[in-house]
Amino acid sequence: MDKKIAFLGAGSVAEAIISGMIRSEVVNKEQIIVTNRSNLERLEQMKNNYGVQCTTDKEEAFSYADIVMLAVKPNNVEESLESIKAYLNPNQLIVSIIAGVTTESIRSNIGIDAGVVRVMPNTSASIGRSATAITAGEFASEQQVTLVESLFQSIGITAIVKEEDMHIVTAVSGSGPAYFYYLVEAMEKAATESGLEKEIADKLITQTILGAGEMLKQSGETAAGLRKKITSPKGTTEAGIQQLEEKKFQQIVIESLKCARDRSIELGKN
Ligand SMILES: NC(=O)C1=CN([C@@H]2O[C@H](COP(=O)(O)OP(=O)(O)OC[C@H]3O[C@@H](n4cnc5c(N)ncnc54)[C@H](O)[C@@H]3O)[C@@H](O)[C@H]2O)C=CC1
Ligand SMILES: O=C(O)[C@@H]1CCC=N1
Repeated sequence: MDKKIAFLGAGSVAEAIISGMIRSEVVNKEQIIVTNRSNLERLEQMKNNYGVQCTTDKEEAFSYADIVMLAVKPNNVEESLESIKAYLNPNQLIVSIIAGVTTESIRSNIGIDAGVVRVMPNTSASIGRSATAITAGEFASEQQVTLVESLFQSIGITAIVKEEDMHIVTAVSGSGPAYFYYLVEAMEKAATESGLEKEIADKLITQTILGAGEMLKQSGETAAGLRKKITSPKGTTEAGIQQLEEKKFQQIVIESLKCARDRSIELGKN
């Protein structure tokens, strides 16, 4: 892809996307320019780690970009868009990774009818395993959406969704990896508190979660079906599941994801 991509924001998600895209060779490092507000040390780190261009000069970064990637926190949207809008033009494609914030809100903040495409990837982008949801704003062309799909397919799988579904998508697959990590932390505690060496526990748990994920993908069976196959009557799994049911584990997970969804709605309103 021969497009120039300028990143507004050099945080963890920008880094995951940049490292994934360079790794997949969908773009090369010379095509990427990264900016942040003022953290020169962070820009230096990005330059050293990935060979991308870095600057705090917004004009230099955004005037010549074909694709503008917005990777700032939701509460920095207004001030950061204000700092670049003078350098944007309607032919550029604006891709927003920002949770909660609508394509229309971005378009009205930049004040031009550029195509805005909103995406919700996750940090597994850095190893080419993101699950990215994509939605098109009013002025985004089909061609622009296809371009965004192919960019993000280079760092994992993509799905096109309706804009109103972006809130629940953010809870499920944007924040999702964090919930799995949280579960793994608890499994590690159970293992080490029962005397297992941490290194062995980590190795077994990581492979268990990977294997379960691959089973979900490859077996053609439902999660419930796969679970039932492991749950022998009066066996160990049943004892564990009984405790999860008593403590209303599924209800807790459902409510937690709804809290994340509602927070995304709130971030958009603010
Ligand atoms: N962390 C994650 O797993 C995911 C995050 N997101 C979204 O990505 C966005 C960024 O998240 P993180 O990378 O985690 O945040 P972060 O806090 O690590 O990075 C934010 C970046 O924005 C920069 N920034 C702030 N104000 C600026 C300004 N005025 N001009 C230029 N740069 C400015 C900061 O210097 C920093 O480099 C958020 O909107 C978040 O909702 C989306 C998917 C996954
Ligand atoms: O926690 C957040 O707000 C961002 C959005 C999805 C993942 N991290």
